[in-house]
Amino acid sequence: MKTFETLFAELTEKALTRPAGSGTVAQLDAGVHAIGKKVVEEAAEVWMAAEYQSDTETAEEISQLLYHLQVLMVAKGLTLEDVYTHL
Ligand SMILES: N=c1c2ncn([C@@H]3O[C@H](COP(=O)(O)OP(=O)(O)OP(=O)(O)O)[C@@H](O)[C@H]3O)c2ncn1[C@@H]1O[C@H](COP(=O)(O)O)[C@@H](O)[C@H]1O
Repeated sequence: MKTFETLFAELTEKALTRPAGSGTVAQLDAGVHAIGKKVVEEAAEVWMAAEYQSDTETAEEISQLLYHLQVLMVAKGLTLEDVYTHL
């Protein structure tokens, strides 16, 4: 099963190799402003799912929020350690 760490390694690799068809590469090319909007959108979807949808749907929205947060981290050049140090 994919974990936060393995997904981050995958996204970091995608940013370096820039494979055709990668949504992550497209997001990175769109820039921090666009990625930030996705983070806010996904956060709102997590909130709505938690209040009105199933646990499965909420978990799926949370996974999408985590993905977009990771894309933002890659865009900013932040490492897992940069974040973990504040946990
Ligand atoms: N985990 C994810 C992931 N979670 C969410 N998303 C993206 O986030 C979007 C969120 O969907 P929404 O429900 O908000 O739908 P939407 O608003 O219609 O989406 P958009 O039109 O804004 O793209 C999805 O369409 C995906 O584009 C993800 N995209 C990729 N991954 C994983 O990231 C890795 C790299 O992916 P690629 O860069 O695409 O190869 C792979 O392991 C993927 O499984």
